[in-house]
Amino acid sequence: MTVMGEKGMGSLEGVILAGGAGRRMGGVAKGLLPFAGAPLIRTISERMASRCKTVALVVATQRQAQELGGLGLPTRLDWLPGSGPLSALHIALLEAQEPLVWVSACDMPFVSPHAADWMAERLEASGANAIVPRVSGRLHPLQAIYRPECVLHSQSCLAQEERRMMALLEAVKPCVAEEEELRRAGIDTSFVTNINTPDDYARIAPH
Ligand SMILES: Nc1nc2c(ncn2[C@@H]2O[C@H](COP(=O)(O)OP(=O)(O)OP(=O)(O)O)[C@@H](O)[C@H]2O)c(=O)[nH]1
Repeated sequence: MTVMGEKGMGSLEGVILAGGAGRRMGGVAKGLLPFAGAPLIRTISERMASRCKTVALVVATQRQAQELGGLGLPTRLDWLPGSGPLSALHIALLEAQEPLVWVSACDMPFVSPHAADWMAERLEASGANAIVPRVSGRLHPLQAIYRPECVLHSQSCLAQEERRMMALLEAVKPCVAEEEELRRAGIDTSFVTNINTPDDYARIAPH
């Protein structure tokens, strides 16, 4: 099997969206929550780095850039500051250096290189411009892979003041990685699990 995202092949670039306000978590920077002995973003970035030439953060404000600066990752600012994940994805696509951009939210501790390999290969075979997993009936556009060409659609959504990730998906028409086929490929679908609330954190974080 050709592993499209294998380090060295230079096809995958990792991007972690980390500019959310984390209101449901009480306004803390979710990416800095301790998880398995390290800040969540470090856990995520290390997993992504096993497949990506670079892993960068996208944040909404200079203050967040400073707050997360200690992690030592290259950091970009949103296209339209604080306009949600679509504007963050837009700048990542606009500045992409590699043919595939692997996007993760900063609150997804089980991000999976195995899932990324599989989705990258499936995306290459499909001819689509993006691949998005669907687990428990829900699409997960913040744990997905996009071609930089999707920037035309993110640009057009933002120009129309459309900020929903689902609007982007409607325009991009991604290939969908269905739960069943992910499982058949031996992939643990917890890679789409995210942490929104203190209850989620208490349930998911290892004790
Ligand atoms: N760069 C950037 N990232 C964002 C923005 N809004 C949300 N995100 C990121 O997108 C992912 C999903 O965000 P949500 O959990 O839906 O929103 P949140 O603001 O983090 O949390 P809530 O305020 O509780 O909704 C997280 O990784 C966020 O950090 C934004 O405006 N800019």
